[in-house]
Amino acid sequence: MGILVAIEGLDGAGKRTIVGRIHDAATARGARTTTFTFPRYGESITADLASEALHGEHGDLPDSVYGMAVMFALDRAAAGPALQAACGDHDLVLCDRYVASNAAYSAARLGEPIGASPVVDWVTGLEFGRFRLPTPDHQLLLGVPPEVAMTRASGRAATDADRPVDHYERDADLQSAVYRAYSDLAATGWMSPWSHAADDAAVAAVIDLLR
Ligand SMILES: Nc1ncnc2c1ncn2[C@@H]1O[C@H](COP(=O)(O)OP(=O)(O)OP(=O)(O)O)[C@@H](O)[C@H]1O
Ligand SMILES: Cc1cn([C@H]2C[C@H](O)[C@@H](COP(=O)(O)O)O2)c(=O)[nH]c1=O
Repeated sequence: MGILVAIEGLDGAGKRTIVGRIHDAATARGARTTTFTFPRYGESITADLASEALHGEHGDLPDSVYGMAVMFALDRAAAGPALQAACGDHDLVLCDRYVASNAAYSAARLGEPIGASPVVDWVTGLEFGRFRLPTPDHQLLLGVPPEVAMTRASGRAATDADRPVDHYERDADLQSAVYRAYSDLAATGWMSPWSHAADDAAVAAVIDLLR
């Protein structure tokens, strides 16, 4: 059975970039490695509806914290069997965003503190309980602060017409609150041990798990 490692962080933090580096480093060490990216845009109707909502469609759906979280959770639920299978025949399964994204963004949007957050308890029960998603063996919070992540996200939007900033990415207060929520999830070891690191240290934190 391989290990499931979730990579978490803000919009534009560089998760995709770091996941690629971890994937390459693990593969070079001979570890059978695969990556899932959530939301699964283009593969999952609920992921696409959530994205459209974050770009101004579907009426008041984006205003609903629980509604948005259900869309993201249903996307992961549909990938559950593939995730379980991947853990069976790989040494390392990487998730670029996983259930902690729903916990951090939902708690931040509602202003609920980690440790006493009804929405985090609800996400936990829905996704790990009802949907039986596998619990991560480790979670990495990519330690890139909001100011840096927002600059990267807007830089990417300026050069890639397919990636305009969305409702969450435009909101500096939300990004700061999400970073605090993630930091508290990591500090309290929510659902697994966590690392909180950036750049080479982030890659090393995951590769060290393979030793
Ligand atoms: N270490 C880095 N230094 C500078 N720029 C970076 C770094 N890592 C990534 N970037 C750039 O920042 C932007 C966002 O990176 P990336 O797409 O990997 O982030 P992400 O966290 O996956 O974003 P999102 O969650 O919004 O999809 C990209 O333009 C990328 O080239
Ligand atoms: C998977 C997931 C994502 N979100 C949030 C995080 C982002 O702001 C958007 C879209 O994700 P992307 O990585 O920028 O494409 O949705 C969330 O709140 N809950 C989730 O489970």
